[in-house]
Amino acid sequence: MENFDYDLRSIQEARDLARCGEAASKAIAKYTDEQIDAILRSMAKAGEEHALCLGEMAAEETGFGVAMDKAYKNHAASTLLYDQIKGMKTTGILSEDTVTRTIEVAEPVGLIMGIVPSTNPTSTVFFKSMIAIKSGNAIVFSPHPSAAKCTLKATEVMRNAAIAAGAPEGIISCVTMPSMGSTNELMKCKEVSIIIATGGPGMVKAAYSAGKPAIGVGAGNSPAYIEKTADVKHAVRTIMASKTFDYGTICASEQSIICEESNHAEVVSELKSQGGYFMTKEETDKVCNLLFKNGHNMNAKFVGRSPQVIAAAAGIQIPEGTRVLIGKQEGVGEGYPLSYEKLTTVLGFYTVKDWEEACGLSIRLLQNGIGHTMSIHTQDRDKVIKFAAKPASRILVNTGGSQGGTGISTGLPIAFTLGCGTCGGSSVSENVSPKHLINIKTVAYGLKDCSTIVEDDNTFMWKNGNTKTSSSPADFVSSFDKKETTPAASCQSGCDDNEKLAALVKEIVLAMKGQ
Ligand SMILES: CC(=O)SCCNC(=O)CCNC(=O)[C@H](O)C(C)(C)COP(=O)(O)OP(=O)(O)OC[C@H]1O[C@@H](n2cnc3c(N)ncnc32)[C@H](O)[C@@H]1OP(=O)(O)O
Repeated sequence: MENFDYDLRSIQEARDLARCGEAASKAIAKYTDEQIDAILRSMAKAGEEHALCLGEMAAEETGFGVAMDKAYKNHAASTLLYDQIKGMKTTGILSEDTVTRTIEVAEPVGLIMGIVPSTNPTSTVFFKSMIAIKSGNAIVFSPHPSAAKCTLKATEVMRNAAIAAGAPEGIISCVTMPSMGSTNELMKCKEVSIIIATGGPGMVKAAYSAGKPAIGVGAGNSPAYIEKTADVKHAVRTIMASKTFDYGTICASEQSIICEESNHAEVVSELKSQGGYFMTKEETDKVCNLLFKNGHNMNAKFVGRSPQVIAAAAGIQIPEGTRVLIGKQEGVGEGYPLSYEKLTTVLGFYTVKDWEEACGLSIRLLQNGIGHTMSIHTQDRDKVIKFAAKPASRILVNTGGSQGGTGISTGLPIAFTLGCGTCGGSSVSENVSPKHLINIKTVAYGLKDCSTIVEDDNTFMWKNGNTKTSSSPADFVSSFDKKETTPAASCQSGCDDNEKLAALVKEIVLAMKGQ
């Protein structure tokens, strides 16, 4: 009875938040670029000020990761993200092409629902709030039950800063009583226009099944290939920095290393000198028994943990200063548990003869995290291009997966929701950014005069099914294509120069904003 009452109240709360969020989305859609920028600046500042305390809160509540690294993720999702998106055009006229005579006009999508994972419970709130506001939308969050407090606090930080800078009430909110009932209610309610789902596969699938547009992410299983021309020291340094960052909770982090016979000794020695511990077969088995449950599903108890915690639980001795546990693997799939995603400080390790074998192995490893991310360390551009054909949406070169995939160390958009393409079950293959949260309307002027087409013999025969004509449908289509708009016809469209065209579009934008 108590549970039933909780569920009912949580569903009611979700409905109320959706209603307020929808009203806020209508209000913010009328804001100018300057108003939006002032709100974003305020949010970025507040995010920076709370980065550390929220990082500490998230690490404590979930038991995942490293507080300082979570603080850095909060900094990336506020200050770094703001610097990257501030100049982006996301409202009003986006572009104008005087040759095709088309004009793209942005329209906010409305109210967004953000599903937040337990692995990045505060940075994801910063990230999604910032991109939602940048594109003129409102957002309502559904927190992961094991990270509800810190997600709620992160939402409050963003909301208070947004409202202080002039955003409408209800612009950023979060359910305070998480339940499957409230999450389902938000996913299905009419007020929500789109869902951005970051989290476990079950939740992402539920979002895609809600009957409305959704942007979801797939699981990762990123291999890092250290090719024979690579600078091994640098490659190992970036892999270690990535794998130890927040104890490996970022879904683009490396899950296995592939080296070649020719650089095997150097890679092993460099890994050892930088804190990698190579486990024996028995030690690897003991660790794998902890990392997975029901087959290859990650055991949340060992996600985002230090090697010391994992080793102690597995009953194995590791040298002082160990940063990552490494287990050699001979294959992929059944019987090779380290060939699956781990999201913790454990790596699989493979040695291959040459790059062709590395290609095949990368593809097999990526089947367990298809469409996500892989990395290659090499000085050979040709190999990079060959690996660009792998089934991964991000092919990172000479950089770590965590920092590279999220855009911290690469030119990719800074993001904590990484698309995996259709092969990974995602509707996007890019890093999610403000441009995914707008509808783009296209104003298109006529270029060809089709007004006389009914007089045309071909058309007449086409319409009347006259088989006596020698004209084929292809002839008809090509005769149609040849017709060009006369200057007079262009004038009739009410706009014969670019200035008039721009003025007309401005009118459309103002009309959309109700001004
Ligand atoms: C850029 C990036 O790094 S994004 C990273 C995103 N990637 C991930 O989060 C990796 C995928 N995540 C996972 O696989 C898992 O979340 C783990 C392994 C990290 C943690 O696993 P767990 O906490 O055991 O399971 P999981 O996250 O699936 O959910 C636990 C329960 O909470 C429920 N839950 C999760 N989110 C919500 C939500 N928003 N509302 C209500 N319930 C929820 C789940 O349905 C599940 O319920 P159940 O136990 O009744 O089935």
